[in-house]
Parts: sequence; structure tokens; C-alpha cells
Amino acid sequence: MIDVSGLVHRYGEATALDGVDLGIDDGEFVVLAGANGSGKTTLVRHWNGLLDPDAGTVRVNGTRVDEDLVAARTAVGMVFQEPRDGFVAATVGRDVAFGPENLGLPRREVDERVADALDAVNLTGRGDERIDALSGGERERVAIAGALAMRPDHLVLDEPFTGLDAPARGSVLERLCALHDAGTSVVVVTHDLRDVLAPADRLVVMSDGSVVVNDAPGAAVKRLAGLPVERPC
Ligand SMILES: Nc1ncnc2c1ncn2[C@@H]1O[C@H](COP(=O)(O)OP(=O)(O)OP(=O)(O)O)[C@@H](O)[C@H]1O
Repeated sequence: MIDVSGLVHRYGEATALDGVDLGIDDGEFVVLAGANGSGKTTLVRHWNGLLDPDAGTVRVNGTRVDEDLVAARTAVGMVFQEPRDGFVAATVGRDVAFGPENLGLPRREVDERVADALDAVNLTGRGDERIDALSGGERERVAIAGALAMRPDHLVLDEPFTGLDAPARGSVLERLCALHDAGTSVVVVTHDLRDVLAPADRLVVMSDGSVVVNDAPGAAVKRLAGLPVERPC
């Protein structure tokens, strides 16, 4: 469970989050939408302690993030925008192994986690391939595998479909649905609601640093008129 209460974040004089209250339950599939600059990225960066609140609290599984950063970062796996710039190794397997290796896990467990994570994103047996030879969709799935290898309770993806063509977008979304079906909570941050609402349990929309819609997708979509969000087709 991620529990955000009265969260305020300022960059200098500018208020990026203006008292956000939001909960993400275990096993939920939540779409977090809103126009550019509405505060989505700032909000999710608080979930594993990459930013400090100016006011309010963020708890992950009942513990304040600032009291136990390691627990928050283990429980909340993040796949940031443009993961293509964030790879730490040349090959798929080495990159996915990086997180578990840094936890100091024994080799056998690292190998098992890497194999499971690659299975989960449909890249079974492709650990030796070079990342720079993969397609955009495959690279996104490597980034997701890297987060999954940490065995998170919540997987948070910031604009995972940016720059992907329709088939790649479909394959990434299909993998997210499979992970959700297997019990991982999935939060997709996006300004583009095409396709992604069908599997979602909830749609949260931000505007100017506040949550303005927070409801089941069917009901939420009816309230999008006038909000700067691309509606589903
Ligand atoms: N490092 C920073 N320094 C100063 N201002 C920032 C910084 N990061 C974000 N902001 C500002 O905070 C506000 C919220 O930005 P944020 O990136 O959280 O929104 P977003 O909804 O994720 O937008 P996008 O879709 O463009 O990533 C914006 O006004 C943005 O310009």
C-alpha cells in the first residue's frame, strides 16, 4: 500500500504538488494522468524517496519513506521516462542483474531473479543480447525487467509508451496486464489514455499539482471534459 497524505512539493517558489492525498492498494492497476507539468512525475518520485516533502507524508506498507528509504525502494519499483538513457550495462542480463547484485544477494538468487524477470517481460533466454541492438519496445521491457528483479510490490512506470510504435506499445501493455494479473500493483503515468484504461482499476487525474479526478475508469472518463488529457479512442 502506498499512502500519500497532504503532500506538498515546491521547486523554489513554484508549487508542484499542492496537498495531494492518494492511496494505491496492493494489486491495483492505476493510471495516473494529467497534462505536462501537472505534477505526476514529482508525485511518483516521492514514493521511493527521490524527493523530500515540503509538507505531508508518504508511507509505503505503513512505514514513512523518509524513515526507511531501502524498504521504500525495495517495495516500489520505478521505470523512469526514457529508460533507454538509464541502462547501466551493455547486455540485457547484466543490466537486469544490477539491482539484485547491489542488494548483495548470492549469485544463484541473482540468476534466478534475472531469469524470472526476463520471463515476465517475454525476453526469456535473451540475457546475452546487447541492449543497443534491441527495438524501443524491447528496451522498455528490459527496463521493466530491471525493476521487477527487485521483486517490488508496486511497479511504477513514468510514460512507458513514449516513442513506441503501436505493436511495441501493445506488447509492453500486455506484459503490464500479465504482471497485474499475477498480483503486482501497477501504476502507469501517462498523458495519453489510449488502450491503457481497459485494464485499469482506477484513473487518477492531476491538474496544477492537485488530484482532480480519482475514480473507476468508466466514471472518471465522464469527468475528463475540459481537462487537458487525451481521451481514449
Ligand atoms: N527539477 C525541477 N526544478 C524546477 N521545477 C521543476 C522541476 N521538475 C519539475 N518542475 C516543475 O514542477 C511542475 C510539475 O512537474 P512534473 O514533471 O512533476 O509534472 P508532470 O505532470 O510529470 O509533467 P511531464 O508530463 O511534463 O513530465 C512543473 O511546473 C515543472 O515545470
